[in-house]
Amino acid sequence: MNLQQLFTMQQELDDFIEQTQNIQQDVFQEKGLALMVELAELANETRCFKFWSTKGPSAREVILEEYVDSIHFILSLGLLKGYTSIEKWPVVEENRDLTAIFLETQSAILTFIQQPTKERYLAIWQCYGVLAYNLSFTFEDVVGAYIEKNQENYQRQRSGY
Ligand SMILES: O=c1ccn([C@H]2C[C@H](O)[C@@H](COP(=O)(O)OP(=O)(O)OP(=O)(O)O)O2)c(=O)[nH]1
Repeated sequence: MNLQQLFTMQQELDDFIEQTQNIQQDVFQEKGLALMVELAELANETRCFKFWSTKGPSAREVILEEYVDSIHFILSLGLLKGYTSIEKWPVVEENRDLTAIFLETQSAILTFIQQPTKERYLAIWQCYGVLAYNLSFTFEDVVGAYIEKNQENYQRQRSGY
């Protein structure tokens, strides 16, 4: 499995959702906001910024599922803009403070929504590469969880979710 295959799976899921929900309008802004929300949900599960609490992070699989919700929307945004010629998963082996990466990623997403250039799109992937490394997720982990959630998304649509 490579990134190109993930783009293909995402295109099929997006088409299915658009047909099921009868979507006619441009949903770029909605998907952009969805990505920002998913990023916040991911940060929330890591609890990295909760200096006021001694409770630890959620289980690894919970964090991974939140992570791949973001991956769905990143792929989807790339498909909307035609930025799909990315060959390699961004392996960024940089030890960083999670809170700092989350803030940087949030800024990268917002910057892209405001002016969706390919350079800005690639900057989001870079941020998610740094996030994956610091959350100890390999590309194989991400692909496995992506496939699982992709299938669940079909189920949810079929069950009238
Ligand atoms: O055009 C779309 C719209 C949605 N999704 C996927 C991405 C993500 O995996 C899921 C939406 O996130 P989630 O499962 O958190 O949905 P929710 O409606 O926020 O769920 P909940 O009410 O359980 O929080 O749907 C797509 O792939 N393409």
